[in-house]
Parts: sequence; C-alpha cells; structure tokens
Amino acid sequence: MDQAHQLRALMQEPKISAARYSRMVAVASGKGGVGKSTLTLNLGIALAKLGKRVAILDLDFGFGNLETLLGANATYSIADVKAGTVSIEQAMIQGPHGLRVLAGGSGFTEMLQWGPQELSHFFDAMDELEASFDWIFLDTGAGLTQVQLAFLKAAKDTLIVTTPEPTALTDAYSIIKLLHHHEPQFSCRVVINQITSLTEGKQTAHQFQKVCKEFLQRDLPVLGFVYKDNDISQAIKLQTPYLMYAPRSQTSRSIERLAHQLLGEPVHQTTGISGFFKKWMTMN
Ligand SMILES: Nc1ncnc2c1ncn2[C@@H]1O[C@H](COP(=O)(O)OP(=O)(O)OP(=O)(O)O)[C@@H](O)[C@H]1O
Repeated sequence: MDQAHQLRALMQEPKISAARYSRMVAVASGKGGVGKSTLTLNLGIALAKLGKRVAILDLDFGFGNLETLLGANATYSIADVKAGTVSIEQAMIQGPHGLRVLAGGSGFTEMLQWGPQELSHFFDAMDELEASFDWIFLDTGAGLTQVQLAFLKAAKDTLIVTTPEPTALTDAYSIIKLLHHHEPQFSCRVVINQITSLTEGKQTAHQFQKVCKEFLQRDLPVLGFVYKDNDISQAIKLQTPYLMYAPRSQTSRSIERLAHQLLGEPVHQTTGISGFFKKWMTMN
C-alpha cells in the first residue's frame, strides 16, 4: 500500500469526542520577531504551574528556538522517534513544572517521504503524547508559507500573536484573512504582545477587531495582552524562561492571566494530534 492509500485508510478512523483529546492550539504570527516563541513557552509554563500537563511541539523548521529559550540542547528530535530508536518521552526536553518540548528540526517536513514503518512509529508516539498531556501547543513559524498555512488549517484552533505595531497588525490580519477564506470554521483569537499600557492594548484590540468585522464580517476574540518588559531579553540571554526569571512582574502576571483565559474557553471539536498530522499530510 503506498503512502496515499495508507493516509486515506488512516483518515477513515472514527472521530472521538473532543473531551478525550488534549487541547491543541497552534500559535502563529504574521510578522517574525513579535514574541511568538517566547509567549508560547511562557504560556505553557503558566499552564504547567496551574497543574496542567503541557507539551510544546516546535514546528518552526530550521528557526525553532524553544530549546535555546529553555537553555537546553535537544539530544533527539522527531527523526529519532520515527526511526523507533527513542520513545517520545525520551525525545522531549524537560522544562519547568513538568513542561515538555519536542524539537522539530527539519524532521516534520520530511514526513511525506517516510515509509509505513516510520509512519507507524510516529503515529504511535503521537497517540502516546495525546494520552500524556492535557495541552499541546504547536509553535509554528512566522509568515505565510504553504507549509505553515497548512499547519494552521489542519490545527483548526489558532492563537495569533501580534504587537501593536502597524506592520505586525497588517501581517496578522493577512493570516486571519487567508484562514477565513480557506478554512471558515477555524477558531482563532489574538494576543497583543509588548503593550506599554492597557490603554494601548485596548485601543489596538478595538481597531483590529473593527477591521476584521468590517472586511471579513468576523468577530475576532482577543484573548488578552502581554506587557512589554526589557527584562525578557535579559532572561533570554541567561537562557532562563522569563516566567521563572521574573515570576512576579507585571508581564508574568499578564501571561498568567492568558493561561486562565485559555482554561476558561469552551473545548473545540478536534481530531487530536494524530488527526492534525494526518490532515496536514493530505494538504502537502
Ligand atoms: N513582552 C515582551 N516584552 C519585551 N520584549 C519581548 C516581549 N516578547 C518578546 N520580546 C522580544 O522579542 C524578541 C523575539 O522574540 P521571539 O523569538 O519569541 O519572537 P518570534 O515571534 O517567535 O520570532 P520568530 O518569528 O523569529 O520565530 C526577543 O528577543 C524578545 O526579547
């Protein structure tokens, strides 16, 4: 059976109720450097601090920096998992409060060339991941390549990170517009990072929501705001996650508020992490 046949067979598997799956959120940004990876990591830590079992998959191929932010060196990547040489648990980097990060390298993009044995190892590992974590974040790359867009379409549930800068907002809007046209059922909310005051955050949110309503007829929820703090770059230099570096700062508190907001959201229909990768593979 060739890979296309296998995938078609896999896609026939019945959907299981969303309650049985981990909550899976793809984090994306239009413009690079807005703070997407820093936010993903610290939001993950904030949820882990609240007792949730959290994993982050680094899908920012070639540019992933989660391991650097954690001050760790990934010994293994997804390539070792699909080869069956290590378990998914062994492959993941350990972070604070039980957080786990799986470095992607270029491994995921090569999935389309994997043979049946490798796909079987990989999907077994994804099922294990599903059983072990309450939340799975997908740190996707910035911008709108075909690969990234397919990730967001497959994930169905996205968190778009922007700053109040017009260029970042324009690029965030471009992603939302594209997803809106290609995948109208996608669920999406925005985080405005690096605000200098709540007034700035609220005004930015209001303008952005107005544009989405006017041009896409879409109500866009804003999950919340994260304050700008120059100490973030100091924490990065020390390779210490910011939430551990400055746990009581205004910025850490704003990240913790986001974690509470996420916990309060209704659970979306999902096909789980395996379903996500299967869908992504059929799109490429
Ligand atoms: N809330 C914040 N306050 C101040 N600086 C921040 C904040 N969030 C992120 N930064 C800074 O922004 C820079 C980029 O952060 P990060 O690498 O997380 O961005 P990114 O959007 O993931 O980038 P890329 O698109 O390259 O993956 C970092 O150097 C960090 O210091």
